[in-house]
Amino acid sequence: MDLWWLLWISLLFLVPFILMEISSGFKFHFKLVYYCAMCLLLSALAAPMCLLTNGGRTVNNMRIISRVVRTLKYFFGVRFEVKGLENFQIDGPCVIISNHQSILDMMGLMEILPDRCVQIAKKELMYAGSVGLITYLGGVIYINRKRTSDAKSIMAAVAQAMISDNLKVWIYPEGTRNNSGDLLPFKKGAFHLALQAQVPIIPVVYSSLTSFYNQKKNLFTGGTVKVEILPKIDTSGLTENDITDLTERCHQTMRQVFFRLSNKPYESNGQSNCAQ
Ligand SMILES: CCCCCCCC/C=C\CCCCCCCC(=O)SCCNC(=O)CCNC(=O)[C@H](O)C(C)(C)COP(=O)(O)OP(=O)(O)OC[C@H]1O[C@@H](n2cnc3c(N)ncnc32)[C@H](O)[C@@H]1OP(=O)(O)O
Ligand SMILES: CCCCCCCCCCCCCC(=O)OC[C@@H](O)COP(=O)(O)O
Repeated sequence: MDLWWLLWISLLFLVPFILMEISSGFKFHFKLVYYCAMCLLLSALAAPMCLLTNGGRTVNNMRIISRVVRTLKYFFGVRFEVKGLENFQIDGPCVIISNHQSILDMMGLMEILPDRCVQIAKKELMYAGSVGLITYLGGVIYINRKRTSDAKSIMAAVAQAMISDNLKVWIYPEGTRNNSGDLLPFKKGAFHLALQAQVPIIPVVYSSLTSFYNQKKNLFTGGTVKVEILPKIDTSGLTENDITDLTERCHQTMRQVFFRLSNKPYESNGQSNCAQ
């Protein structure tokens, strides 16, 4: 009787691995679920550490979170080649903007996250189980993308908090994940925030993940991501009238670096890419 049980249980464990061999789609989704499960698990482990160490919601928890998230790359065979870290060596607050390709970006974010840096996230993230809890404890700022007026007032409050609490704020100006192999037009919130707080902008560019992560091709293997932190862009003296130009300038610069890092020929697509 025991032998039969043993056989059935081992067969049960073997099934996913057999399916992964015969179906690339199954393998892709299995690995994605594994990534999400790891995020949920690591969040559940990190939450008590944050509470015991810092007592509650504070940017100081980002030190613990980033240390934990940095271990994720080893489970997924992802390596980061970072250039320009010296550009993060600025005292005081700033707005950091970067391209956003997938939920895997959390590894790239935490790989280089500077001290006292929080992120702007869609409010739905608050409800992602233990990940929602850990983002709350880390001081993440939630916005409702569908209500611009609410988002604007939250960002205005963030501008004050950046100065009073010496915070850096990391924003994904594309406003959504984009694994297309190009950059989406930029939303303007990050640039308004930088002007309102009168702080510099630091663009960060991650190379395309499509060489090892591509939903359309059911591709999810390990790979190298090139990361470049660009020199800061001063906003002192700029006004609201300069927002569109500033947005477009950042978009163009980051797009050129994105194509270079991704070893793709850069074709300026002519029409203005800045947020409509
Ligand atoms: C321990 C292990 C754990 C493992 C798990 C990992 C845990 C890790 C822990 C922690 C890290 C967590 C990290 C999470 C990351 C999540 C990322 C996301 O969720 S990305 C999606 C949300 N982010 C955005 O959407 C930002 C970009 N969007 C903006 O900035 C937009 O501008 C926004 C939302 C503020 C408004 O969006 P609009 O769709 O209305 O677009 P527009 O064209 O930009 O604005 C419309 C008009 O409003 C003006 N406007 C925009 N923002 C303004 C502002 N702040 N003040 C004044 N005017 C503003 C603009 O100038 C424009 O007006 P005119 O067309 O120029 O006349
Ligand atoms: C209880 C449900 C648990 C759900 C599984 C949680 C998986 C956590 C994955 C790590 C956090 C990823 C943060 C992130 O990258 O969110 C996506 C947003 O940037 C943009 O969203 P969208 O592209 O506009 O949908």
